[in-house]
Amino acid sequence: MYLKLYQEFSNLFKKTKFWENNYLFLREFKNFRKIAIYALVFSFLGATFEGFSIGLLFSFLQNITTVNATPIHTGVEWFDIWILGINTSAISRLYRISILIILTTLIRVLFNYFGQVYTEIAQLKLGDSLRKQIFEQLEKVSLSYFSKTRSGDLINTITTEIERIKYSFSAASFLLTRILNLSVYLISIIFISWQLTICSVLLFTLLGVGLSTLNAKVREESFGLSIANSQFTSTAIEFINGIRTIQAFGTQEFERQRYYKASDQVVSAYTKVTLIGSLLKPITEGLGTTFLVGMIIFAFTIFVANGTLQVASLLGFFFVLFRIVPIVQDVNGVRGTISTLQGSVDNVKSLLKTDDKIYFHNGTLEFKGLKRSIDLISVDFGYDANNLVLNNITLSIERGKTTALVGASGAGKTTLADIIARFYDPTEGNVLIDGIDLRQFEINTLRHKMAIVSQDTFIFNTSIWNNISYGTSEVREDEIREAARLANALEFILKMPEGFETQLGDRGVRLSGGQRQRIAIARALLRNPEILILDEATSALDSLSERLIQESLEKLSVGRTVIAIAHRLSTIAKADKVVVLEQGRLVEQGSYQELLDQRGKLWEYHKTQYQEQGQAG
Ligand SMILES: Nc1ncnc2c1ncn2[C@@H]1O[C@H](COP(=O)(O)OP(=O)(O)OP(=O)(O)O)[C@@H](O)[C@H]1O
Repeated sequence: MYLKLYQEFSNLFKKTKFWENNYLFLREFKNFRKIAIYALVFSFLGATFEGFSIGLLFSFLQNITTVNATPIHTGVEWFDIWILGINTSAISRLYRISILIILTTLIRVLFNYFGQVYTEIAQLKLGDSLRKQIFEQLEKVSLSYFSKTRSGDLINTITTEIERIKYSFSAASFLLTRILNLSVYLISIIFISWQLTICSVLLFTLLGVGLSTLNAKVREESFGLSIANSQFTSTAIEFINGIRTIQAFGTQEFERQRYYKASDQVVSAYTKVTLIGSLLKPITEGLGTTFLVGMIIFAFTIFVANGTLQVASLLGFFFVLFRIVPIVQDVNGVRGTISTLQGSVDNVKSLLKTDDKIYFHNGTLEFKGLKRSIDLISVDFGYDANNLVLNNITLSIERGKTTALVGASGAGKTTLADIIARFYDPTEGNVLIDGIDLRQFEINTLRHKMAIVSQDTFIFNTSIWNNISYGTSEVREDEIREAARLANALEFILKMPEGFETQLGDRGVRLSGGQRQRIAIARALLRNPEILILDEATSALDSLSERLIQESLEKLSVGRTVIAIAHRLSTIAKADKVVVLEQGRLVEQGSYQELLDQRGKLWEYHKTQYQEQGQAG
């Protein structure tokens, strides 16, 4: 029988999706169990003492307004005699009650204070823990996740949604406190009349079931609110990041409309949630009062008329029941609030979900340095399954040599370099480092010996000094200066008002494209990498800077393994090996001169570029 009961119970949970909807919080509680319990206990005690104080206030008023008022009895003899002093004079009872009121108020205020503080701490911990879990998740997922997800959605989840979810803790704690209060009151009315208690519970349950439908609707609308919030954040971020392009194209009006529309959608989604969510309280209030009046008439005509219940007991019953009604209203109101948070909870849940994402699996071998070569064996790769970007690439990149990747835009050069740096894993085939699969290495041991200077350099919003020394610890001042000098950046850095301490702003807005690239080159040089990936490293430079940097890169390349991607063939003419890619396939490889002699693809590129330069000259 117990088994059956258990099954029924767990089926009920499954049916109501209780676990599915709430596991995010329930799982979190284990991280701050103690604080959550303190928050609940203090909040409950605070609420209970509130009821207690009101009861005392009631008898206080009775004492001062009624001459010869009958002393109140709690039923606990020692309490009535020693504390309330039922056998003493009216004035002595008044003093006792006054002191009790002050004492219970002090205790209540203290409990409420601790309840509030612990609830706040629990909320902060919940937010902190979720934010950190999201970081761990984002750090582990494959890069491809970021190409498919809008950064605005992610930022919205990390900021707005987590802020909203935090409040679900105080809502849940309030809910539990009220439910506990409700239980205490219920027990007391059972003693007065169990029949009337059953009637009341049935009526209020009926009301609760009816309101669940409304709750489900609120929940549904709250998804719309989360989507609207997400879209607004994305639009705002795009507007801020794309402000130059927007101004250059004079599309302010178009962007204004997009921005206003996104903002209006947030307002309209919020309004829907508020309109429906706010119905819960008045409906409970209206129906609750109707039920109560109905029950008073019913109790009088049945129980009092046939003598099963005293009028005094009936009044006591309804006195407690009247106290229950606002609690039931609170419970329903909070349920409504919790429902409005469901969309946010779902957003965070789907970000933290693990079975629908591709993860980066790290290896364990320490990379101690390249001895012979990096070999790609029949490598296929596609960002999505049906579209191969790299097709059957077999290539050897020898230690200490410069290998240049050449090809039309979109041929797959950057993707190939990304595969070597293990930003992506091949869909088919292998990348071997000295014969060992790249996936077996602990990735940071490899990346610490590797530096990448790419087309889209990321500059952090901090000083030039921190940007150059990024990721290197215990670096000396002369080393940073030397890296800046070699990257041809020292001169412009020293001309800046605060030199190396100049703050660079978001994404390095205070620098020109060429300056940003030189900072990136200095950053790479400082790491003294064994393997250097240059993805159009000199693309944002004028011809003088390009020549200077080219010289320093050439000096730097001596003795290192370099993979260089360049559109301008002049920058790779001295490479030991040139690899030509076309639509993801390797079509030629050899020295620059060998390939020119073959009169194949490289020769065509060479011819076109030098003809263009000739015309330009
Ligand atoms: N993150 C991504 N998600 C989906 N497709 C991508 C992604 N990055 C690149 N691609 C696609 O893969 C193909 C190869 O791109 P890749 O950047 O490797 O070419 P590339 O030869 O380096 O081009 P370019 O010289 O213009 O930089 C292109 O068709 C591009 O649209």
